[in-house]
Amino acid sequence: MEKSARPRTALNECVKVVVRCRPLSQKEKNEGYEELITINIVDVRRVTSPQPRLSQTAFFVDCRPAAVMVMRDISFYRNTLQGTEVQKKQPERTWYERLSTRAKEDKKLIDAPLQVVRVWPERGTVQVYNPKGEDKLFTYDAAYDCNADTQTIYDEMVRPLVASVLDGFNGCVFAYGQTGTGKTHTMEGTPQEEGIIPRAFRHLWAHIETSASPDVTHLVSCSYVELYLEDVRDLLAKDCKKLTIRGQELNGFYIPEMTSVVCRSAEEMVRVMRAGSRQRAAGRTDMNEHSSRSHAVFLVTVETAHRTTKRIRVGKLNLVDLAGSERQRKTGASADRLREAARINQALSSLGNVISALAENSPHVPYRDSKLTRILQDSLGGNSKTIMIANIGPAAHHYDETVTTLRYAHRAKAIKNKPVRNEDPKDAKLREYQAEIERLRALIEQRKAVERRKRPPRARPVTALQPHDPQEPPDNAEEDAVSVEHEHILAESTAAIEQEKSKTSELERQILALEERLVRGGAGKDLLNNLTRSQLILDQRNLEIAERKKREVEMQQKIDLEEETTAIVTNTFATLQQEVDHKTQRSVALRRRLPRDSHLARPGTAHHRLGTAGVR
Ligand SMILES: Nc1ncnc2c1ncn2[C@@H]1O[C@H](COP(=O)(O)OP(=O)(O)OP(=O)(O)O)[C@@H](O)[C@H]1O
Repeated sequence: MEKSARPRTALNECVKVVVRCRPLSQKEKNEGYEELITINIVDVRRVTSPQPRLSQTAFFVDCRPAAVMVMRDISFYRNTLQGTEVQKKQPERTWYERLSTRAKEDKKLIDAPLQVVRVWPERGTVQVYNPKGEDKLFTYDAAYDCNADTQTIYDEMVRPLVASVLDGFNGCVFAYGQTGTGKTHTMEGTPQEEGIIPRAFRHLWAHIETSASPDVTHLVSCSYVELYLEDVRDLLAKDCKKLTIRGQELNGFYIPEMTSVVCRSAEEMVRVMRAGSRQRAAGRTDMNEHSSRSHAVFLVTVETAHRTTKRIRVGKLNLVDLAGSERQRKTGASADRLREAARINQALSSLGNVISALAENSPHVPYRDSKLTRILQDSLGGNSKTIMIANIGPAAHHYDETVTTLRYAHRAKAIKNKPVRNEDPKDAKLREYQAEIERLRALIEQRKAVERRKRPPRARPVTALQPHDPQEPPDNAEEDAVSVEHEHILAESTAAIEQEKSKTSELERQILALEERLVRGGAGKDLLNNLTRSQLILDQRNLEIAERKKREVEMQQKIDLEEETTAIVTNTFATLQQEVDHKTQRSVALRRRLPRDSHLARPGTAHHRLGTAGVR
């Protein structure tokens, strides 16, 4: 298990940024984008087209073996070219080849031997072909190509963050990117591949169930809200009621009426997540069959109490699936979708401004510009360990959006957070529960004492057992009167005792209900079956592999940086050397032009200085 002896206060910690490039979708393949990342591009030429507008802007790439690709807005070229150059029903490749022939006729060669989007996982680098100039290179904490699965991303990046949350830190994972690039796929997952959110649940519970000490008590609760059209909605409430953010607390954002569900297993949390996701606003667009129309935040709170130290640690994990930025032209949006898109883009633009302000160390960070940035305030520049997952697609059609996402992601790397372990916060629910349990126990004790006091006096010896002659006048009438009174008292006190007993058992039920919410460490230890044990061993191995890989990427980045620095120094040196050589040559030439015996050119003389001044 991941135990930590880290200090309470972590040093400034930068936001970790990860890029994930999804594979081409079937739709993109059908539209002919496939080759954009799979074939080897050798050069780029300018096309001369019958359409003047096209001949000015169209760059395309001559590829081996024969295909040619237009790098910029592919649909625009296709639409334009299909009508003019080739017959409509000819296969895609034909017009590529036609262009290729034209390109070969063109003598102007623009040197750009690159692919469109290329991910270098071993370097954490993403390379994007730039049709207008030099290709763009972005380096991140990690970069994943279309072959990477969510398990790898979880093990390499998210697992350590969730371990920190279990240790009392705040953590945030948020997916950012253009619509249809795989944010929900990465965060929630699909029936075929579990996403980061359910993986975090399993990780969390594996830790709780196997944590060694039964002296440790845990309380896990979750909430799920979405930001739809600038309204915060409770996805766990029946009617998705609107909520108000009541200002920023020290310990993350604060929404007082938000539903909080206490969970006792990973499965329960997955059920809660699914129920909430069903309520989330979604719709169809041309870019995504099932597009999220809201920003969603799943908040997990893990409270841990230690019986011996009497300390409570509270870790909060925000799992955020943002809605994607989108262009109206590409999404083919209806009126409703447009209204949603406008709000989505507005909130994302505020997020972009916050990222820029933080990256530039600006004195004012515009958190209050949108509810999204208020919710993410703590995760960006605050008390949290944060991972940003920037999702991109490989198709050239989305070149501009891809570069924008990569730029923001790159900027986010500069954001520094100050994570502090949350120890004994005032609002810990676990403390409230423990205090309530103590109070109820004390009440039960009091009631038991009252019960003992109310216990009826001992019954007097039963004289009624002796046969009594009804003919004889009662000689002990006074005694009988006392007995009736005694029975009456007895009945009354029995009723009172029953009442007390039912109140006591009600209190005991309340205690049980409260205790049921709490989970003791090691509770599931004996129940661990072989499968779970093997899973834990596998998780541990994956973690070790992930750490090794991370070290290798860091090492490679360091080598790249050193090589880059060496190259810059060498280039600068070569340029300086060239300058010196040039100046020397000019100086020699100048000297040659002077009369050989002229004393004016002797070094150190005023004439010499005058003579060389022009050389400088
Ligand atoms: N890494 C991946 N591997 C395979 N398929 C993927 C991957 N990423 C995304 N997809 C597929 O791409 C489609 C769009 O993904 P998803 O809905 O997650 O995008 P999104 O970024 O959440 O979009 P939006 O912002 O519109 O909600 C889905 O069909 C999804 O299964």
